[in-house]
Amino acid sequence: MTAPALRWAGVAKRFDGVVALDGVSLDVPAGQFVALVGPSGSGKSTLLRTANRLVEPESGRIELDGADVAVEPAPLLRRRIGYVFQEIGLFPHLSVAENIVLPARVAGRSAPDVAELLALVDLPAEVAPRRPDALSGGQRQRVGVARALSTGARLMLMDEPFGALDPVTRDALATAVRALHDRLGLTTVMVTHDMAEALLLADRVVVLAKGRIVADAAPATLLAGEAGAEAAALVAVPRAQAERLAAMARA
Ligand SMILES: Nc1ncnc2c1ncn2[C@@H]1O[C@H](COP(=O)(O)OP(=O)(O)OP(=O)(O)O)[C@@H](O)[C@H]1O
Repeated sequence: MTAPALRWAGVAKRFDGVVALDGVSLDVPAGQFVALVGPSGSGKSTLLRTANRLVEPESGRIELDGADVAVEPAPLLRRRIGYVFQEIGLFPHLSVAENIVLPARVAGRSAPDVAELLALVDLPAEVAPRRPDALSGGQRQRVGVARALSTGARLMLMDEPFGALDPVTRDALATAVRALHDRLGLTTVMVTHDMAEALLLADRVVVLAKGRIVADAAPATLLAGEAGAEAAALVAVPRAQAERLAAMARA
């Protein structure tokens, strides 16, 4: 059996005595798209950030492709892990192209093909010389995804990547990210507050509460109400909204 792409084993973390992660164990097989959901403060971002060592756990172990992530220098590790987050962190004084090649340049590697990366995220080559502030929010997020892919990373960590976007742009970009995941054979772990998005995009939805995993199931299982009370409560919201909209359409 091959090692899971990503494994958290008994990972715990406190901040000033506040428990953020309370012994989380989770195996993510290569190729899977996992959504991490749960209430605010449940530990989603902290869990994600222990994988690329933006947060160091106080106990437990995280493995990438079977190797402990704590062994390798963090900058080397991060070249193998794409990271996309809401604020995106593009450098405003650099062009789109310069932003995209930056991780490879910092790593001392040959520059990636910017046109090819832009095409992957459905952006026209014309945006390459522009500064980020000359793009829409959705376009900037696409540049963030292109940058995350620029070092050839096979693992994508996404923290509310579509959080700041309008619903139409959000839906389009989410669909594009899922298609990219499938096309490139990536492994993706995405934090989202949006249960409907999690159910529609992911192969598997992991629900956190108070630093623990309280549900871990396929979307259909969650929708069937077979993944426990916490998960059922989260699913109830998009379900009720869908039912109200359907009722309005019938009226
Ligand atoms: N750098 C930090 N310093 C102090 N406390 C932190 C820090 N990062 C997270 N925490 C605390 O750890 C807990 C988990 O936070 P985390 O950001 O992982 O939750 P989350 O589920 O991602 O929340 P949200 O959905 O609001 O983003 C919270 O109580 C939070 O206040």
